[in-house]
Amino acid sequence: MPFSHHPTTLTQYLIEQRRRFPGASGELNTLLLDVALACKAIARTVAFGVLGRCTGGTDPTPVGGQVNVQGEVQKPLDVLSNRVFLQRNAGSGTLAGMASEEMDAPYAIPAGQPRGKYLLVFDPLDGSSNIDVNVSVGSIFSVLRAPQDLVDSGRDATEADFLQPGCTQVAAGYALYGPTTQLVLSVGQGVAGFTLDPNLGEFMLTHPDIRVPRQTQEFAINASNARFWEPPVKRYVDECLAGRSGPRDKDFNMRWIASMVAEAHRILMRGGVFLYPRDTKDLAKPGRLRLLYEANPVGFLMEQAGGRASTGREPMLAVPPTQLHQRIGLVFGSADEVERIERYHREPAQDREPPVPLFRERSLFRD
Ligand SMILES: O=P(O)(O)OC[C@H]1O[C@](O)(COP(=O)(O)O)[C@@H](O)[C@@H]1O
Ligand SMILES: [Mg+2]
Ligand SMILES: [Mg+2]
Repeated sequence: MPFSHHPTTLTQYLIEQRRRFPGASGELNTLLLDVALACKAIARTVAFGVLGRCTGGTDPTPVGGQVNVQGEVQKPLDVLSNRVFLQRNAGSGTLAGMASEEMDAPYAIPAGQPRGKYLLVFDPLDGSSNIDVNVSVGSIFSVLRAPQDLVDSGRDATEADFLQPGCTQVAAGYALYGPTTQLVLSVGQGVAGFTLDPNLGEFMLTHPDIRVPRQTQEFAINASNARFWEPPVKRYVDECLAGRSGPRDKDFNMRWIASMVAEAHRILMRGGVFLYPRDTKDLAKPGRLRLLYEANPVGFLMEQAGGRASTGREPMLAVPPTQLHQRIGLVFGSADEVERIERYHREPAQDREPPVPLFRERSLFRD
């Protein structure tokens, strides 16, 4: 049980982290505390559910119903959460710009507001299809250093400023709005988890050094996409399903929450592997999840916790982004499983001996 009788607050934790960098200005801490405040506000809104009159996609509500740049209908809470992130962070003086799943183009810090040296990229509400059924959702964010010319010139941030590989992230984290609200973050010194104390309104350090076990017997994938999977993914899942009677010689369990933040949290807590791989469902979309504000922050957290994140072909954090809203195939979690999936991508399909068809004896849907 990691919880101590003298719990540290998020603020105390960040001050402690900063002590390790004597030259640090404290700007990053200010930024992270603003993000945490935004998450607390969103947690509060989420907790009110329909009573807050902003939950469903069908209710006549003042916000939502628009189609975002992803081609997805925005739920009212997507829009409200986005606004909360913008309002909380725009005036802090720590940012040179922000970008979000819910906005086509980067958000310019309003004229007259102080600007800073960081960029914030976020998915303000991840898994928003879960809102209507009262299942966990989250917010996920990534902090990048603003290019020096952006800081020096004071110009508005452009898409190009955000196109930095995940290995350059300064910090990343998420808030999970589940039975409890938790904030999990990394500033590049491991991963720490905080639980919101509803009485105090404070995030308390409850999981000081989160580590992902190398091995697991639990996987997560949307099996309804099976017919679109590439051969290495089919092989991996078939072998998991074959369990003790197949080449893995052990039984696996499967989970699917439909909120990547919630899946990442489960994996950080007890291990597992998550796949939303590149597939052939829609050739215009090389994957479902977004590189800059879903795959990269989760990849940073996994690597910082001793896990692994990959496209299946290369480490996620090495991918040079080409677009703000770029989609990508994503595999993350327990290192041994992710490495196995990478190996299957390297091995030619004909090396599979014997071939294991997905829809025969070892089918997902038949014994
Ligand atoms: O179950 P599906 O429809 O395949 O998709 C679930 C995935 O979509 C997402 O919800 C996408 O996030 P958004 O809700 O922010 O669009 C992921 O979190 C999740 O892994
Ligand atoms: Mg999302
Ligand atoms: Mg979202």
